[in-house]
Amino acid sequence: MTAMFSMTDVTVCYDNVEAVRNVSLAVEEGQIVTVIGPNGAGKTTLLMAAIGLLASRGRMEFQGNDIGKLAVEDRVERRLCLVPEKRELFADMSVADNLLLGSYSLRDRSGVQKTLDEVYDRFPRLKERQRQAAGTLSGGERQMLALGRALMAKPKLLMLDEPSLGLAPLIVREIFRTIASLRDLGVSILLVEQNARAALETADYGYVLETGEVVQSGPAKDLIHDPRLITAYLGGH
Ligand SMILES: Nc1ncnc2c1ncn2[C@@H]1O[C@H](COP(=O)(O)OP(=O)(O)OP(=O)(O)O)[C@@H](O)[C@H]1O
Repeated sequence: MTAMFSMTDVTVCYDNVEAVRNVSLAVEEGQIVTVIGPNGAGKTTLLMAAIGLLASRGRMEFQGNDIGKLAVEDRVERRLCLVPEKRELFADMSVADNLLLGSYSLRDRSGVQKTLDEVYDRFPRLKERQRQAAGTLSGGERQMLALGRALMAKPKLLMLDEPSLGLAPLIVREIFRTIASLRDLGVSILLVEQNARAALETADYGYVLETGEVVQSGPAKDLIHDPRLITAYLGGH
């Protein structure tokens, strides 16, 4: 099977320091693939390179095309979408306007209202709060808004940077349930997480990144039982 998205020997540098080194990974159509690893391992850097915000060496393919040198907007137009760690919502704008901004890259505007209705069906709390300023939402609601805004762009590959960051355990479970339901919609997902257990429970396949390099990979259901990972990342039980 040809991967819908792949990186081959990708290296990303800040000045002369390699933050990501010779990373190869693949996301098959309809899969959730997770990259787990400690603070500073290079997870955010990897996603920034994938969306084109950072330059990289190596090869990057999306749906059979080399995208490694494309500008961010060209990647977005091909329906790659990144939800950054800081969510980057417009706090003073309403929930509805934040969502509508997510659709700005779509040339065909005819389906925007339908997509908005679908997002509201998926996140009823956003519908209830559609006129409220985004800055007044709770942490969990803000993450839902960030996901909803990404869905407005009708992504084929959704890249999520630490969606569980700063959220209470119950909300984290809800967010991961939502992520799993997006896969069922046919969206492929590249999920970067420090919450290794929640990520591996949701994902199909996983990569472990340590100091910029992939040190382990495999089906998520195998990684979750791996003794080394249990000791290092999964809370020792
Ligand atoms: N703008 C930058 N300039 C220089 N070095 C950077 C920059 N951003 C990150 N780094 C370094 O690159 C390495 C990888 O950082 P990155 O943020 O990608 O890791 P991460 O796995 O996402 O960690 P975290 O979960 O803490 O965000 C770290 O050593 C970090 O200090």
